[in-house]
Amino acid sequence: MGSLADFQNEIYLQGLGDVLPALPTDLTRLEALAERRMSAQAFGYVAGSAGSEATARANRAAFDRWRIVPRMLRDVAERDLSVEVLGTTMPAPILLAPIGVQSIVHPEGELATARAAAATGLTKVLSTAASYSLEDVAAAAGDGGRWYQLYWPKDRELAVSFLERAKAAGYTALVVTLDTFTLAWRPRDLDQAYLPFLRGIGVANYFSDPVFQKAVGGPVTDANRDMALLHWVANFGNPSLTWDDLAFLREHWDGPIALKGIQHPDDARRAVDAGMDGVIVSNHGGRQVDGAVASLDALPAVADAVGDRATVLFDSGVRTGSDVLKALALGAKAVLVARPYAYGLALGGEAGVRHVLRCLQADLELTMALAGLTRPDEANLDLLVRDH
Ligand SMILES: Cc1cc2nc3c(=O)[nH]c(=O)nc-3n(C[C@H](O)[C@H](O)[C@H](O)COP(=O)(O)O)c2cc1C
Ligand SMILES: O=C(O)C(=O)c1ccccc1
Repeated sequence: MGSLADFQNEIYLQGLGDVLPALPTDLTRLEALAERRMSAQAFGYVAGSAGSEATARANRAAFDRWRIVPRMLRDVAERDLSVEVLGTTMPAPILLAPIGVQSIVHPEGELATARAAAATGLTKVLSTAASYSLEDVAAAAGDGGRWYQLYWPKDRELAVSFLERAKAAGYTALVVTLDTFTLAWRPRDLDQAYLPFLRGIGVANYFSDPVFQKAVGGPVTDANRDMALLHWVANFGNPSLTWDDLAFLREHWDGPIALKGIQHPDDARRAVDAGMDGVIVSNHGGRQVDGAVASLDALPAVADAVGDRATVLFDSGVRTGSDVLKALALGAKAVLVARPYAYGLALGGEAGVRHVLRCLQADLELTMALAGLTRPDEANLDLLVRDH
């Protein structure tokens, strides 16, 4: 039976023919390499975080405070990392987090990412702010799970149109991002006066939408383009939303819904009470509230508050197999990873993303087996000690 760790043997065997991996296998090294390949604006947009970037640093530091205590002699010959999350079966507890505007990273953007995800069977979450329409991305890669991430626009009719289109294109679960109704104070972007949308990147789902087109007087052409972009800016997010509004989503989406950006256990309880199927513990990779709690530090209390009433997922700062394992042990059913695959995309397009996903899966399987685990659901607090 093939295992995710076969990638390790594949790399060593290729070495016999003097072939080395095209990209580093330590995913923390990709950022520095990508910086040399990307435009300063695109790199700043992807790598940057909010304010002093204290949250982004805290996300990484939190992983280092937890240490794995490996267990021996447990027969870990047969490993099965597959999990079912919100109705989707995946080969490992790893999803591709939604990343908008991927064409600033690579011309094939989300199409390349979708193909790479399909090659591994991992589930990808497509952003409303994608640079290709959700229909085009669905057509690029049918295999593997496909979820849709909603940026809930002010215009409710437009929100419903997005949901109907996502359903029709085969997206099975809905991720609703709550922490980004507006972009935070992001000095790297501000210093370069760079916002992709104003340059027409990341608006494909809007410009192709019949409800959006109706609002701007027809299909977007050179004649109404500036107006369409202003309409986008005015509509992108809705700061007035409250918990009561979730009933509207529940009414218009009959599949599973997960709320992304949850950090407080009381918010997690409210999500469950509102009939949500999952929460994603996330601080948006440190890109929204500077000086916020590390996402990993918020995870245990949220997992505790939710219990088995809903699914708890995690993101922000995942870079290695041991990071994934720590998040599982602290209560996540699966994790989402973002920047590492964006750097893979920058460095090698579809193949670069595939490399990142294979490395992370193999690293996770090997780390789990060597720590004495054969299945993701065996990870719990017994596996960890607090370092400092
Ligand atoms: C360039 C970039 C674009 C992003 N776009 C979106 C998006 O469109 N929707 C969303 O919900 N999250 C978005 N995120 C946040 C990620 O989904 C994720 O929560 C976060 O980046 C995870 O942290 P990590 O980058 O440390 O893995 C974006 C992140 C980056 C870096
Ligand atoms: O940059 C981001 O973090 C993000 O979430 C976003 C928001 C709007 C459009 C594209 C990406």
